[in-house]
Amino acid sequence: MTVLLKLQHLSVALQQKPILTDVNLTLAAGDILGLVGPSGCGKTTLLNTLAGFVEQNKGTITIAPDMVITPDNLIEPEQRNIGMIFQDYALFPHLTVNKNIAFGLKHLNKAEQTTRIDTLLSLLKLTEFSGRFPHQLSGGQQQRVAIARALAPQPKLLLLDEPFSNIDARLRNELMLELRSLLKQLSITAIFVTHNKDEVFSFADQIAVMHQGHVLQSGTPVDVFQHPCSWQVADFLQIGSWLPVITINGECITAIGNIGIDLNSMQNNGGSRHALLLKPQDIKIVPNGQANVVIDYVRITEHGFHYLLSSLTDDKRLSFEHLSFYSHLVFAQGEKIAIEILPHQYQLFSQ
Ligand SMILES: Nc1ncnc2c1ncn2[C@@H]1O[C@H](COP(=O)(O)OP(=O)(O)OP(=O)(O)O)[C@@H](O)[C@H]1O
Repeated sequence: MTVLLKLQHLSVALQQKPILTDVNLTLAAGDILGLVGPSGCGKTTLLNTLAGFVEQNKGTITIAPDMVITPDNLIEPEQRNIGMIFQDYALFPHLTVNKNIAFGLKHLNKAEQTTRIDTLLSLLKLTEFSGRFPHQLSGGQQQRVAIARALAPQPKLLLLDEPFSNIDARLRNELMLELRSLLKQLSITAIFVTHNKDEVFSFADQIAVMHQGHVLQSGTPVDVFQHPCSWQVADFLQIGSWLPVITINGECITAIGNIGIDLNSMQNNGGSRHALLLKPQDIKIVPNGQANVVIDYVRITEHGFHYLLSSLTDDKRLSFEHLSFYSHLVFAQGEKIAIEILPHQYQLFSQ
């Protein structure tokens, strides 16, 4: 693996307030990193720090082969060879599509500019719009122009701040897949910020989950999905539902039965409440069993009926709601049923 970007102990404070603390990340050349986390956790600040719009207070940014950026050696944004696509596209309204794309190509001669622009127009299916102004384009077309403009100077690293947030869901999926194959075709390394967990699972080779200025976990989407390191990560990515657990005499008790868990396997965050992460496939209906949940919500999906269940227990320590479950059996809202937890690789977290 060739490393393109390495962040070591990167910290940023704005107006004396720590915004990023000890961020460590490594990104291989050609990989796409999805940066996710709750609002205000520092995702945009991290992109702005990489691009050089915000100064780092501590730590090192290394961009292959030999650019080392430290607080004592800050490098101007235009010398970093990093492209950025903003949420609002930030196109120049008075310039045509052609001229918007040509903006970062002043160092090339006219013939080279034309070749590069024509290639991008064709790759992004914009050729017929080259003479139009931004206000004469749809949102999706404007987004494509923003992508073409950012790619034109052939940046080493492309940063995308919620690139699809202003686009309707259907077009967003199409654009996302198109952009992914374009980045792969051009072997461009990219980091994109999103709030959307589906987007990150389908677009990214690597993901990093942030919380309050820290990176809580990074890895491949599959690794993080299968082995979230804390309840914040699992909760933010909505990897499953939470089932409260109490332990009495070494036994783990829940509102839908007891479970045999080795407590040493628990991810301990020092919290006092414990919860089991349950995926829909970890739950089974018990025909004619003693009802222990009630159906709160029913939705028809391509995977069968999607139910949200809440507990029937009076014990507040064990009660839950919104337990997600899929079945081909038909139940009505308000109906009480019996379920049990199937043996699986239990993931118990403290909150
Ligand atoms: N120029 C600034 N001066 C002081 N504080 C700032 C500045 N810019 C951002 N912040 C603060 O830094 C924190 C992180 O902001 P940032 O925009 O990086 O978060 P984010 O994760 O991108 O949020 P969102 O998902 O809502 O866009 C927030 O608490 C924000 O108020």
